[in-house]
Amino acid sequence: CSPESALHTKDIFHPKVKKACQDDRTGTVGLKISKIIVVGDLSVGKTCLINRFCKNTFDKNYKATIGVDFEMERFEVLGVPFSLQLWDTAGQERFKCIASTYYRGAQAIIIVFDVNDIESLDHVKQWLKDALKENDPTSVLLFLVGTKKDISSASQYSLIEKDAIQIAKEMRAEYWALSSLTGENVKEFFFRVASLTFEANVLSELEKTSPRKIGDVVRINNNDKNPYQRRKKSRSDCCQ
Ligand SMILES: Nc1nc2c(ncn2[C@@H]2O[C@H](COP(=O)(O)OP(=O)(O)OP(=O)(O)O)[C@@H](O)[C@H]2O)c(=O)[nH]1
Ligand SMILES: [Mg+2]
Repeated sequence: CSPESALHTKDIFHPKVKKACQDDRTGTVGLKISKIIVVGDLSVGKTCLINRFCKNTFDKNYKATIGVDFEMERFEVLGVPFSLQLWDTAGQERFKCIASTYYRGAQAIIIVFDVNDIESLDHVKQWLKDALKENDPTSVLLFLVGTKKDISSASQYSLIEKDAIQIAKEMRAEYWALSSLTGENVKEFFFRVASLTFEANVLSELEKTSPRKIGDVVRINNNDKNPYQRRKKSRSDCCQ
């Protein structure tokens, strides 16, 4: 994204996050995952964007997403394995009802519009409003993404870019423009999403495990050493 549309301007990870990763105390036992939902008008290019990044493919024929699709992409951030769960939702009105049931629990919302279609930009605030009904507006990260940059002339694009940056600011989203056909900016965008969600994820885990208050009860016994073993044991007890 351009500097004026970047919401987060620091170019290094939060020192607390860096230190936690170095010390191998990022908070989660097992896999670290963030859920990302992708919303926006029909045919703006949500599925193509995910397919370009996850499968490096592009289909010029439109096949509407019915309800939702799902892709998982693995990363390694600061030496820690991290996955993004990408939920590709349907833009068609008749499938919106099914799609919206998957909005809950997102750590980031990607709102997509087509840079050649001003109407799709006019609708982004409504998409955001719907997605925020199911999520915590204070903690979710927002991205506004303009697609199909390859078919926009420079002069046409600069006109819509002004509006898009303004809207992104009002929504407190970071604005990116890209092309799934050429691949321009696609990788950079998802790396950005992964970095920012990873950082937010670790920070919130650190907050949860931050110094305990006086009066908190911490019970430690030998059986608590291995949570997996404990779970296995109690399960087999239950089945006997
Ligand atoms: N030229 C160009 N065409 C694109 C680009 N991205 C998507 N398209 C085309 O736009 C059409 C719609 O793309 P999809 O990714 O299926 O759109 P969608 O947003 O997933 O649509 P719904 O699933 O109905 O919500 C297809 O014909 C794509 O080939 C792009 O970056 N450049
Ligand atoms: Mg789709």
